[in-house]
Amino acid sequence: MARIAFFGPEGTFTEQAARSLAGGAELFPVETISAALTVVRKGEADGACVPVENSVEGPVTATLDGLAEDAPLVAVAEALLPVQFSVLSRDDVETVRTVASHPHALAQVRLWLERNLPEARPVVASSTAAAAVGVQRGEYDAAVAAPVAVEHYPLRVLATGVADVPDARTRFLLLRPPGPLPEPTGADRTSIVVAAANRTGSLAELLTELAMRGINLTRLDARPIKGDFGMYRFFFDFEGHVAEPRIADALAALRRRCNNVRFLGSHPRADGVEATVQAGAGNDDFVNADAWVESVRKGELA
Ligand SMILES: O=C(O)C(=O)C[C@]1(C(=O)O)C=C[C@@H](O)C=C1
Repeated sequence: MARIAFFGPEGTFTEQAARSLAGGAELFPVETISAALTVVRKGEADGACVPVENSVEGPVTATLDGLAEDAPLVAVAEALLPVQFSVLSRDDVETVRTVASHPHALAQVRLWLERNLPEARPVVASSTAAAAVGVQRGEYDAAVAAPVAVEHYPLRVLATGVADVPDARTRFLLLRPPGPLPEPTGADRTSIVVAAANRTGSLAELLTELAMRGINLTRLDARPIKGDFGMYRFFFDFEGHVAEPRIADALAALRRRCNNVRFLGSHPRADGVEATVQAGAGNDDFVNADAWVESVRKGELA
């Protein structure tokens, strides 16, 4: 049976995402995002489920950095979860002085904490569920956790449905070693990371290759190349699948301009949003244009 590691411990949002993506695989928790990627790279797991971006706090940098470095992994599926938190404490806690959670979770409830627990000092934990474990152990007074956490850690529920921003969401990836890709569906996302050259216009040139082909970007993030101050990698997510001629043409153009492009996967979008395709930039247009050039080469057309 396939084994999938998830960013744990049990009771994280990531576990919920992994359950929706794993398709009957055995799931097991690991303590950090980097450990989840490592067990796949070492062959100790067939895949890993990790968060990648949140609609309030933005990119999950441990995931981005982990995908850019070391042996390549590719995303083969994604899940999108609505994020609302429960605030958990122990029965014996009368006044909450410390409230722990993952940094992304604390960022999503900052206003709520200011209004409802003004005396409490926010403390960073490795995940929302790790914060709940810490409350059980007496390390913190309260945890901002996923609603399912209380099923694993029997704590007192101080509040439910906590979220400063209604409709907050986090997107999660199922990562595997490079191998066969999922079939294109028409509502797909492709991800790459590029170390653009340090010269005027190099990023603009890469973006222009996508724009010229009518390819819609869904995310652009920059992360520093560690140990090389002032140098950045750029993470592009865009609509479409590498199996499509228009996307293959764009990737080839990016690769021509920059030999430091890493493919991070093509997979169906969790929100099912179909790619916008501009007039003259559809797959048939690319195939027909190639066929026309071929005919010209053969002397059949002028
Ligand atoms: O700590 C968790 O429960 C996670 O799965 C991580 C994570 C994140 O990285 O954004 C996932 C969803 C929430 O936005 C808060 C934390």
